[in-house]
Amino acid sequence: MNRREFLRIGGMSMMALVLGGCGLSSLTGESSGGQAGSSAAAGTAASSSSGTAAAAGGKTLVVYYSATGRTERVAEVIARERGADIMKLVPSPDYTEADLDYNDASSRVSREHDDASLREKIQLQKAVPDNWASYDTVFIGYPIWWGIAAWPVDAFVKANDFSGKQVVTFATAASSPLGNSGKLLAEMAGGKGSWQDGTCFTGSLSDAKVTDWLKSLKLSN
Ligand SMILES: Cc1cc2nc3c(=O)[nH]c(=O)nc-3n(C[C@H](O)[C@H](O)[C@H](O)COP(=O)(O)O)c2cc1C
Repeated sequence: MNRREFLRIGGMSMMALVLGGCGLSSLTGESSGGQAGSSAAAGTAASSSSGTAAAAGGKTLVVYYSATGRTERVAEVIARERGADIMKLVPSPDYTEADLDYNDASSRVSREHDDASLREKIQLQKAVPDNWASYDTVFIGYPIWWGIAAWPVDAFVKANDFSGKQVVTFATAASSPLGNSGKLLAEMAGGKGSWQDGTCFTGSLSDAKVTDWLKSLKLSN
């Protein structure tokens, strides 16, 4: 989906609706609004102390990028339910509100959308998780930007070797589906790892939506 198409289908108004009050407010224990990022220190995998625990044998890491907090909230539910570690991806430099303004053709996201070479230059404060080898399941979450994964996630995927890991992608968006976003990331991983598309959460969300989706996954652990 290109920028014009996204704007044309009313992505803006849908986002206002989603972010304006019927979004993830029912997810427990979460504050609303603001930049992503209270629970997991920048780029640091933090252990989740509660939850229903990962199935025997498997250690799970939930890695996510979130510009405005929605994907973060989903990631936190996944980590809690799986007893997983969680790591937030933080671009360096991080995006300001002005940077994220896709209505402004000269904003950072608009320029990066129009010129793929700019996306390749994006760096993360930390791209390689601590104890990467210890994880056999990795959830990767991101907002959909113009129909694909928000590009800060690319740098994480390119920086790590997914050999032997099962990978599940998930996203949040105003209205778009997961689309090809997961497949494109799997390609960036050089065909390493066993990737499966998860889902894209749109509209009103709840803990139950996330936990029901988790139950529907066919995971090896
Ligand atoms: C630059 C940009 C592009 C976006 N493109 C889309 C899109 O193509 N389709 C869509 O449904 N939502 C789009 N959105 C909305 C976000 O995907 C949505 O608000 C998401 O839930 C935000 O997640 P976050 O709070 O974790 O950043 C876009 C948002 C931004 C900032």
